[in-house]
Amino acid sequence: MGELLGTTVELEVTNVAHGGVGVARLDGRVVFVADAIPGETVLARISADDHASFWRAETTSVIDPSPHRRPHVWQSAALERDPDARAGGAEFGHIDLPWQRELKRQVIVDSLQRFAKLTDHTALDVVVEPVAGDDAANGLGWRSRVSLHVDSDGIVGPYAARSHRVVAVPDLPLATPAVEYASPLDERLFGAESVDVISDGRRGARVVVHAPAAGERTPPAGKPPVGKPIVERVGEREFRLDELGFWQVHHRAAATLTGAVQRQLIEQLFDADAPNLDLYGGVGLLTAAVGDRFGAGTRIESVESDARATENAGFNLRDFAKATAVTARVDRYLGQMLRTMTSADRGRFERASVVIDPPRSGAGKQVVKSLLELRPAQLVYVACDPVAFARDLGQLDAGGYELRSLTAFDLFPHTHHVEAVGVLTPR
Ligand SMILES: C[S@@+](CC[C@H](N)C(=O)[O-])C[C@H]1O[C@@H](n2cnc3c(N)ncnc32)[C@H](O)[C@@H]1O
Repeated sequence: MGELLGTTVELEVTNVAHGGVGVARLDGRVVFVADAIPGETVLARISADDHASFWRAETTSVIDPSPHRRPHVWQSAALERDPDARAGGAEFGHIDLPWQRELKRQVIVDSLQRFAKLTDHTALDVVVEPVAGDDAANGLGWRSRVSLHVDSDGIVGPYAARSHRVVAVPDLPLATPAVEYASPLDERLFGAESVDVISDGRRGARVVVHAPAAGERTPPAGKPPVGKPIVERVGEREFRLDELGFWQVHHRAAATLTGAVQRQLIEQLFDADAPNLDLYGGVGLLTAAVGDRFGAGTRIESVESDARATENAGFNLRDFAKATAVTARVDRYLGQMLRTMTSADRGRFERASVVIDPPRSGAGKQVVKSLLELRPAQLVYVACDPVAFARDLGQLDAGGYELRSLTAFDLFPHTHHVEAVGVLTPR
């Protein structure tokens, strides 16, 4: 190992892998190739050859291009740049939008087959739907929040792909116009570490500079930084959130997921008086989606580990008399429930609907185990990582839950990310 690092090799790219890289083989070994498209033959520079089972490479030129190849939507990430200087965060920007969605579909299906062991299932016919307006905008102008980094020379920009090296860029085409305009790309921020640029509803964008060296305290591990409140609107409803707290990134994602959850919840299985849950509830977006679908008297609790988000959820859910928000880690919350519930509580919980929208790592074994013990009537799983979702799904399937429907949305055009919403019920 080490002898091929930096050398250029010819590769035939046959497939796409989770993470948005192409898959090729070199002397029988898997090589993950950035900036290529399945079906292409490319010249690529080996960038990592220290792993026993796979290597990595970066495309430097294309010998036989895919019919889906397009000029990159972001010059700062284009093939014409040296791989080390290509901006990260737009790894599908050289592929036409419908084909990006086809590749995302393939990754979802592959994950479901490999990790959830689904075969012969209607979920394997899933399509990845565009968000309304994205095709007309060529998939640009959707990012409502951007995290930039600052190097020791004060240069502000994104990291280069797969690195922690700051790249100077003149523009941010995936960002909304307000976020792009507010981003301090041509400033030197000496002493700063990073910059968050956040859309502020209809009032433009905010810039939050993180500069621990200048006296700003880095929050202790596990404690999210505290910011000022902003207001986001979804349909007729307003949500207050902390500027540094979680909110869906695509400017139409909150509305898209609200609609998906509302449509996919199975009405016949929904009991508005049952102890319904919105796990990983953030500021109450999906709790409100459920309440708006089934009525202001719907009983539902949002469970969220960030205390500031829970505080905002309490405020955002004030129209719903029986909606509550608690600060807790989901694993601990469910564990405590299982320890303290009576057999009558168990019976009631079996009528409950649970929305679950975990971070990229997924819900994980312990949370899924608790859900299997609790046996809710239906689970609506909102997934931002197909592999983590498929792992959780495999455990749920083995525990007696069946995937009833699956939809997917391209909430992150020109990146490899994709969102899926699945409904499960006991078999
Ligand atoms: C993908 S976001 C979803 C938030 C919300 N459903 C929405 O759509 O706005 C995941 C949320 O889970 C929270 N979170 C992360 N780990 C958690 C845990 N172990 N227990 C509870 N909440 C957690 C994060 O703070 C974040 O708000």
